[in-house]
Amino acid sequence: MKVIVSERIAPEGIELLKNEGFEVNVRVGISYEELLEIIENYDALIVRSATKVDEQMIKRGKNLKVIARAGVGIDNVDVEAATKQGIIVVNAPDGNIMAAAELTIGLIFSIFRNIPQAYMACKQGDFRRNRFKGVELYEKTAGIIGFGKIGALVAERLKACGMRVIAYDPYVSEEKFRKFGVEKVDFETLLREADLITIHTPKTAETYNLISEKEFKKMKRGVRIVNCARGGVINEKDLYNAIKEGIVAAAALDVMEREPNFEIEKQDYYNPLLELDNVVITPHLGASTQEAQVNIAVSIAKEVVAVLKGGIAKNAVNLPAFEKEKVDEILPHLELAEAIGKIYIQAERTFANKIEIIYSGEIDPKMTTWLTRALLKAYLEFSVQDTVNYVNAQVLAQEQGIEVIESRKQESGKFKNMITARFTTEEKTLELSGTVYNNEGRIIDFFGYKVDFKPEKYMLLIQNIDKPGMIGKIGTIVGEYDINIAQMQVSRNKKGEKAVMVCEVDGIVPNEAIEKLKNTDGILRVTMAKL
Ligand SMILES: NC(=O)c1ccc[n+]([C@@H]2O[C@H](COP(=O)([O-])OP(=O)(O)OC[C@H]3O[C@@H](n4cnc5c(N)ncnc54)[C@H](O)[C@@H]3O)[C@@H](O)[C@H]2O)c1
Ligand SMILES: O=C(O)[C@H](O)COP(=O)(O)O
Repeated sequence: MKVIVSERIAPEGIELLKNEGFEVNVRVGISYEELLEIIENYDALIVRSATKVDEQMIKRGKNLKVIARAGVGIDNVDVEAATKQGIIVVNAPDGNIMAAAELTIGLIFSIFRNIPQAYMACKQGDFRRNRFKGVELYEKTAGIIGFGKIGALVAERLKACGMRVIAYDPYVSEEKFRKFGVEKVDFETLLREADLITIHTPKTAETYNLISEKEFKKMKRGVRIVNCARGGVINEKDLYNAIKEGIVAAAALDVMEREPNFEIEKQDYYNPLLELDNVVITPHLGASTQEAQVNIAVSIAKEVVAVLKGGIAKNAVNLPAFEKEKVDEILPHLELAEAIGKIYIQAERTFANKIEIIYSGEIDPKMTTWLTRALLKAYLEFSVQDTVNYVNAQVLAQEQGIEVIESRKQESGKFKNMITARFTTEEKTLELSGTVYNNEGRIIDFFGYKVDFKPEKYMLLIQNIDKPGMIGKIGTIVGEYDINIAQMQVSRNKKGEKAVMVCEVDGIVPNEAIEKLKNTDGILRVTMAKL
């Protein structure tokens, strides 16, 4: 079996693979085109964040069994295309969290005390210190956006510096905030009160451009900002303007929306932020410590060995490691369970402290543990994306303070099989059910409304008053934004009361259209769900 490694990983990982008898070809800096030419010769591909593993690459990788991301973020890998081709995608979700947290702290000190700028001046023989007077962290307020693994490590460290630490993360339990002694605040409060804002969310449809002009306008004058998570969460043009206007006193960015890959060749790269003296930029260094790189290389090599030798990959992000025949049998159920998790979290966007999953009728009892994991993975993926997989989904749910209860029932009414999930939040309990027939998953109970639809990639979920003209209004508004409604499912429990519409649309309905829909007479709630 042959493994190709397209980016620099620690030698410990390469050795481990060789010792297992694999032929390992290390090709740091290989171009996209060349990799495309030779990928069909390999069983495994190991990458970091700079290699684009798109649909074309995957299709050409006819013999690939595993794509391994030596790090956390899998945004450079087309996981959907890999799943379709039965290729397992693995990553190393924990190996670099301390490295990223420590770099964040380093960047915070850099921009509070102007350390990089002062160093550069001294190198040029200029030892005047007046220009570099800084500010202290002590007794200031730090606002953490994304209170996950790295966010929590950063919080602990900032508290040790005597800071008041507040955080915004709607997907984390109150218990976690209490445990770390961090105040849970809403987004607006964080923007208003923080002297330091540090980002630790993944890049998702929801976090893309989370900090833009509107948010900068709400911040304290003189705020300092750090992004050691993912480029694109901060709108760079708006950050530039906010610095020029004096709203932001300084910023530090380890990640940017477009990052040059200097492993391939020295590239022309321009970013206006590089011109500003109060912006400190590092070349995506978060994971670059000796310890993190060894952790990651060893963990990823073990995963590759597991997949190629038919064992269980602990960090598979797409498919559990089943034999091919079993995958075909379980896939529609897995997809249905995932759809239920995704529909709930995108429709509600609220932390559920209890999730009960009830399996009824003809469902192989050996399958249900994987179905529960699939549902939890899909639920968690919306907020933690790269770090949840089939194996850790249950543990992560537990860590987040979610009580998970799985049960079985014999009878399943008129359906052969049924999966029901009951989500309980501080305020209410909501239910979704689905069934598989003809190898296809269908939702049959949508938050208490009887429906029958196949979960599709893009769905507009609407709750409205049951009165004439609603369907037309929705079609018109969505049509104004050039979005086609492919199918629509309408359901009500009682004439003239509340009703729901589930529309399959051809693409993501823009936020502006969603706002218009929300402001339309008779419409109560609107959400866009992407499966
Ligand atoms: N710079 C680097 O080299 C480097 C290294 C490691 C990780 N990272 C990145 O750091 C980020 C955090 O990693 P992690 O391991 O802590 O991930 P994590 O999954 O443990 O935590 C992410 C947190 O973000 C929260 N979140 C999601 N959407 C949110 C929203 N709209 N608003 C507020 N919070 C939201 C989630 O609930 C979760 O708690 C990721 O983007 C990861 O890719 C960067
Ligand atoms: O997602 C990650 O693990 C980090 O962003 C690090 O990426 P890298 O492996 O390219 O350094």
